Amino acid sequence: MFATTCQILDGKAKAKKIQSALSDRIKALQPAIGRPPGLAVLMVGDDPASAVYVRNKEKACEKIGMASFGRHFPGDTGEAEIAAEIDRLNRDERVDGILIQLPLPPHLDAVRLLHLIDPDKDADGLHPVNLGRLVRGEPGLRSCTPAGVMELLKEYEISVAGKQAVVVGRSILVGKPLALMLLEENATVTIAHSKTKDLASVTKNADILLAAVGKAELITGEMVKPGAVVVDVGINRVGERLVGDVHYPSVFEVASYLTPVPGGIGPMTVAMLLQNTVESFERKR
Ligand SMILES: NC(=O)C1=CN([C@@H]2O[C@H](COP(=O)(O)OP(=O)(O)OC[C@H]3O[C@@H](n4cnc5c(N)ncnc54)[C@H](OP(=O)(O)O)[C@@H]3O)[C@@H](O)[C@H]2O)C=CC1
Ligand SMILES: Nc1nc(=O)c2c([nH]1)NC[C@@H]1CN(c3ccc(C(=O)N[C@@H](CCC(=O)O)C(=O)O)cc3)C=[N+]21
Repeated sequence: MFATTCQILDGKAKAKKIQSALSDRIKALQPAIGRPPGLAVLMVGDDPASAVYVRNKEKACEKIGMASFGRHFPGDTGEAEIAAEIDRLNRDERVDGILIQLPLPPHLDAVRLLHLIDPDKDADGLHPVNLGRLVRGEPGLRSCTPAGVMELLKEYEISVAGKQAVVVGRSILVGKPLALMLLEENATVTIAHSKTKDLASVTKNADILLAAVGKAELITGEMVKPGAVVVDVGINRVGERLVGDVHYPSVFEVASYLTPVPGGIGPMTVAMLLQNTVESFERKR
């Protein structure tokens, strides 16, 4: 039988290490460039997961010596106004990274707006040019959450090569780029989604199970193969609590590794966003 102790993948600790290395890189480069790296965040309306993200990004920027430019628009702002702001930020020399918080209110076309971001300032890696680079395996700005997942697995020396990886969720923000990054590292990848029949029979096959669904505690212990590595990307607000897409107590009993919420992929996402922005800044030298 399988050893039953489950190890926690501590995203918070790894993110701290990354941020302290970034802080050193900024200190070394700032004199040559004459300003700190700058990150601009556009938020429209009030998605709760986005609010958590925005708050943590601002704190982290301040901590490592990065400038942050927050733009919070009311939920009914028209597309032309957002487009004009993106255009301004593209031309603003103090800005190295631009991020549009998703999801956007339904009257806005996220794809059209993402197309407007300068691909070299696309800190979120969601511009079609950067997604295309990912598909082709070329270097480019990579989506922060999937990059954070891969980085955390690496930290714990968890190799995905040859393993069965099951990604639950197929969004452009998380599921699809995550599946591509796992494939790049030679995992055998399955993507499940809302039309998948008998989800448990699919997840049971996973050596590495990654949940990016947005449904609180959807993945329970019975859906997990004993000894599997389980990565919980979900950030759901239930009352005052943040919970993931994984039912932590039951999965903890069967998994070999598990990411907590909070303290798992959330902080890694913030760290990768800062890293992408610092790399754009460094390229200006
Ligand atoms: N930790 C972090 O840093 C981040 C966390 N998040 C969180 O991750 C979660 C997912 O985010 P995101 O990808 O943007 O969400 P989306 O809503 O864009 O996508 C959700 C995906 O899950 C699928 N899905 C929905 N219900 C089920 C179900 N019952 N069974 C199987 N699949 C299902 C959907 O399928 P279909 O395509 O068929 O509709 C869709 O592909 C959210 O909780 C979000 O807050 C997001 C980004 C970063
Ligand atoms: N274009 C875009 N890119 C995103 O990456 C994106 C987005 N839109 N929209 C919203 C989701 C959500 N998201 C989070 C990132 C970090 C935490 C985070 O820092 N979480 C802490 C929370 C700690 C706390 O404050 O309680 C943790 O999990 O430990 C949360 C949520 C990024 N998203």
